Amino acid sequence: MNREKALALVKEQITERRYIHTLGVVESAIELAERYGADVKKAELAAIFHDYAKFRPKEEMEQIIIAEKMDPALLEYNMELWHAPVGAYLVNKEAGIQDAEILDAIAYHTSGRVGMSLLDKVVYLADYIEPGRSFPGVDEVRQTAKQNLDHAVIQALRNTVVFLMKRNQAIYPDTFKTYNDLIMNLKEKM
Ligand SMILES: Nc1ncnc2c1ncn2[C@@H]1O[C@H](COP(=O)(O)OP(=O)(O)O)[C@@H](O)[C@H]1O
Repeated sequence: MNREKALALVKEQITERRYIHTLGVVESAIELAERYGADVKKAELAAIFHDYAKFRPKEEMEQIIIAEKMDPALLEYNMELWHAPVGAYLVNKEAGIQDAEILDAIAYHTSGRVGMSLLDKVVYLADYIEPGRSFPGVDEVRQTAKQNLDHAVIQALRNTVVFLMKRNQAIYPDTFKTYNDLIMNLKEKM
């Protein structure tokens, strides 16, 4: 699918503000893909579609998580997590995207996963550092993203966990597992 068609499909699904965020993620994902040798076209499409399900009703997302036998633990944690796996499902069903690497990058863009692919990391990080983001620590991650992809993903994961902990929120364990996986497999010291 070309960029224009994909953007038109996404625009119908999300708010103007979220669409501007999406364009930022696309820009960052292309830059990261070029820098780290990921498939630029796949990174672009995954970024365009990453928030496709962001505004779906809670009940619809719940029903899809159950019917499609996604991780039932998702239902016990922050519903902000749901749009990622549900988005991958809907992008396949409604937009006809069949590429498993693109669908995985969408599915894991919020939680991460053990064994993140290069494309998963590019989209995860692009969502975190896109130019519209302004949360504390983002500039440090932007700098790291110019040097080492894994180090930057680890920083973003850590910031997210700390952010949630400071707000007394429960943390979906896959994010911890992702952090451990990347830390234990680091080739260069941070
Ligand atoms: N492991 C986790 N456990 C619980 N909530 C999480 C976890 N990871 C992310 N979140 C929540 O999901 C929210 C949305 O994340 P994300 O999809 O990356 O951002 P956005 O939707 O703004 O692009 C985060 O702000 C955070 O509150």
